[in-house]
Amino acid sequence: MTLKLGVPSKGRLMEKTFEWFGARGITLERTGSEREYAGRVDGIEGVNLILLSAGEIPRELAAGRIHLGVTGTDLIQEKLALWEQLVEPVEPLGFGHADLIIAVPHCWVDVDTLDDLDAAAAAFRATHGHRMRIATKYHRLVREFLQAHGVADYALIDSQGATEGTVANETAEAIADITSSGETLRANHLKVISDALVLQSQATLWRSRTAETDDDEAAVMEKMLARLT
Ligand SMILES: Nc1ncnc2c1ncn2[C@@H]1O[C@H](COP(=O)(O)OP(=O)(O)OP(=O)(O)O)[C@@H](O)[C@H]1O
Ligand SMILES: O=P(O)(O)OC[C@H]1O[C@H](OP(=O)(O)OP(=O)(O)O)[C@H](O)[C@@H]1O
Repeated sequence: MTLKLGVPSKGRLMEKTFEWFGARGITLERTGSEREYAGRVDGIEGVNLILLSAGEIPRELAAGRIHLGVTGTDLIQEKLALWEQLVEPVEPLGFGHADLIIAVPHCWVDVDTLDDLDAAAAAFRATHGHRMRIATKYHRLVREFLQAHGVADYALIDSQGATEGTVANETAEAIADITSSGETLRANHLKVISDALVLQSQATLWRSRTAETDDDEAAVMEKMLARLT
């Protein structure tokens, strides 16, 4: 059988992943029409390229349906409970750097730290009769972080995209999302809580701990890792 390599199917993450492998003599490319998610690997025998949503790569690695996969640390840690038992980081790729942070409206002049946020959350509940809402797609990571830092008076609202817009749209009072240049936060009049860095993420090559590997695949894996690490 062939070794299965899962990489993001579109956008900057796909392009940079292709460049990273290319620089190590392994050419990845999309084949077929622009909309067809099929791919080819040149420069090494016995590897099958699987193009997937970055958000699905953690699950495919954990289920052992792919042997190797590229995705961000944030998505691995959010999507997989006990991720260390399911996947092993092989190599950080040096791109896709993003910080998972918590941000509040710029006009909340008294709220700069987690202690301030905790106080604001209690005051918010007393005034409005419901909990301060934090919009995010990183439910597990944010819940664990706030629990560890003693903030309890909040409700998580699910937001799978355009999260920074939820505050202006009045569906949340705060957000937890990744930021890179900070432009999206600025454009949406939000500021970062200074001590609320939940996670620093970057694109990383992961190896499944659960995927079954026959002798041929094991030999290809050894060759791949020698080239990539
Ligand atoms: N602005 C950014 N700068 C750097 N890295 C980013 C940025 N936005 C997202 N990422 C990283 O890219 C990875 C994929 O992010 P995301 O889930 O938003 O991708 P997507 O393009 O929406 O993919 P899909 O919808 O197919 O799952 C994540 O690990 C994330 O940390
Ligand atoms: O700090 P910046 O450089 O502005 O980047 C941060 C933005 O990038 C990501 O969004 P993406 O473009 O992936 O869209 P999304 O809102 O659909 O997740 C992320 O969710 C932030 O919104």
